Amino acid sequence: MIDVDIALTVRDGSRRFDLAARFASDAPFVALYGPSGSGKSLTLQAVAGLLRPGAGHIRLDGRTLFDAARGIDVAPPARGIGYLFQHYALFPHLSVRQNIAFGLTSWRRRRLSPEDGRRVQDLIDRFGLAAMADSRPGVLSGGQQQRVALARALAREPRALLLDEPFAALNPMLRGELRRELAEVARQWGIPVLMITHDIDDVLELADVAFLYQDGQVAREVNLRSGQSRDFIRRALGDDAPAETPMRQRLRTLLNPGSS
Ligand SMILES: Nc1ncnc2c1ncn2[C@@H]1O[C@H](COP(=O)(O)OP(=O)(O)OP(=O)(O)O)[C@@H](O)[C@H]1O
Repeated sequence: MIDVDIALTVRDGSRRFDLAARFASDAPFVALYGPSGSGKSLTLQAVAGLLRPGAGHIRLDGRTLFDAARGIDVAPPARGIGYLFQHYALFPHLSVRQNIAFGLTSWRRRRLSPEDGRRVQDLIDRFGLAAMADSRPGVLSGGQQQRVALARALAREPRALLLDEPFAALNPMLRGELRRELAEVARQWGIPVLMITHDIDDVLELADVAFLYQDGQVAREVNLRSGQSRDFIRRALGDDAPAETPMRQRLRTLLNPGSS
């Protein structure tokens, strides 16, 4: 379903970063996991068409979106990709309904077609947003904002969904619940999902396959459906911190009462 093999260089003054990322998977939910600055966001931007690689190809769902050698570079709106931005990027001056409908209108066609209007209403209902459809995003909780952003990303019926750190903006208490919601949405929609994250719990809870990023390259592929234990997968992904068991937590509190 997804096949990425790209090389690109970005420069900022005297600093340069070389990305040479290569991975392929037909799993429904793919995670790119790795430390900050390892090149995950650059990869996601290249897949969305917001950044042009110097070489390589990007194929999704049997379609070539980019191929440097063949001169193919499909424009972002024609890629059929829904993008959930890290901080959701909702328009503060528009209502929930207008935010969801945003990608369906244009300067030329400002009014929604009756069919698009029905689709927006369907998304509002499915995401439990009916009571706040006329509210502005600023008065919504983090979880509600995430649902609006997801509904907006899905409104154009994309062929794939890209998620950029989908839970980073949320209170940790909410993350578990929203991971379950997101897993359900991905399953219902039946489209491939590519998520970037540096939170290992996102990978453990959601992904079928994870690619470990290091210094602009994919260092390893880890299959999360192989029946291995969570500790094994954590280690495979380079997360060597021991899992927090209730016994460890009690010991830590006893030995260091100031810590939480
Ligand atoms: N537009 C840009 N111009 C110059 N350098 C950039 C640009 N975008 C990213 N970089 C640099 O490229 C490197 C990789 O950035 P990237 O955002 O892909 O990392 P990341 O793995 O997504 O990190 P994080 O998890 O913190 O978002 C970083 O060193 C970053 O400073």
